[in-house]
Amino acid sequence: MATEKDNERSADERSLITTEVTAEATNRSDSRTNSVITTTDLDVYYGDERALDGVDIGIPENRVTAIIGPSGCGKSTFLRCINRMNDQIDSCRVDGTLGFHGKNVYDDDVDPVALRRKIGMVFQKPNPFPKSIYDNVAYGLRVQGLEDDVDLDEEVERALRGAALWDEVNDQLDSSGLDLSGGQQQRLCIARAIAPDPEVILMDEPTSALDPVAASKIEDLIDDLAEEYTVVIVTHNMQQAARISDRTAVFLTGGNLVEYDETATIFENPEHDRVEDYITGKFG
Ligand SMILES: Nc1ncnc2c1ncn2[C@@H]1O[C@H](COP(=O)(O)OP(=O)(O)OP(=O)(O)O)[C@@H](O)[C@H]1O
Repeated sequence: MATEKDNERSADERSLITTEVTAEATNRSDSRTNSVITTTDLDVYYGDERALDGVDIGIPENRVTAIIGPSGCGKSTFLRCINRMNDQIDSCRVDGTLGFHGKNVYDDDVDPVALRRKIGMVFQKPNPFPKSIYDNVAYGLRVQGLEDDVDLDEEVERALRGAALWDEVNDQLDSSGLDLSGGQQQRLCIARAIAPDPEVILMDEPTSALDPVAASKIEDLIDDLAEEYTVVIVTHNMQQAARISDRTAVFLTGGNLVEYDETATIFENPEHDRVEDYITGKFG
């Protein structure tokens, strides 16, 4: 539905928005699924500095949700809150609630290690351990104490297949993960993240350190992963957000979630001027 602001916008302005970044419909066009992660009035502080300010969001299951916004607006902070990676930062404090299937992950009875089994993470820079390809993938299962409960060989193969890496490495599983190319290393990290069979995969700029071909493979992979997992991805690349995500959340300075909607709406008909300015490159 056209907003009042939209009606005031000139045709030229509207075409600028749609030609700068056009959202491609994913094959998961209906985003009305259950929210797997829900935040209510989520504030995050580092010491006295507020990095997130009253964030309310519901992240749909088995969809790709992109988090975009200018540098320092709190994207990584938000991502790290979801599986309590922020616990490792002494000065960090979280207020409000962050529900995973309705359970506040900051309740005292939540075990962060168990939480991270359900909510895995992939970082900007591929960070395989200096171990064999096999052991990199098996690590996630071993650290969760699952080694004796599963057929490790089978699970390693399943994870490497899931990360679209099996065909390239199945004859060198004992080689070091560090000997792979950057793109392969990142897919190895994705295999490590999916090995414990999480529900959610958090990705913090997973392609920004890769060349365009390797980045494109990861984008294709993310599309496949969304069939089985809920993916939340921080990206500086708006074309990427438009290409691969179903929903997009726009954070702006001050840790405010300014707009959150279907990706097509964010890129083609955003409600807020500041969001339009950001996605058309007027700032950020
Ligand atoms: N470990 C930390 N200690 C103190 N302040 C931090 C820490 N991490 C982030 N901040 C501050 O919190 C705010 C949000 O940072 P964050 O890294 O979440 O933003 P971002 O949007 O992911 O930025 P970028 O796009 O540059 O990665 C910034 O002001 C940053 O300086």
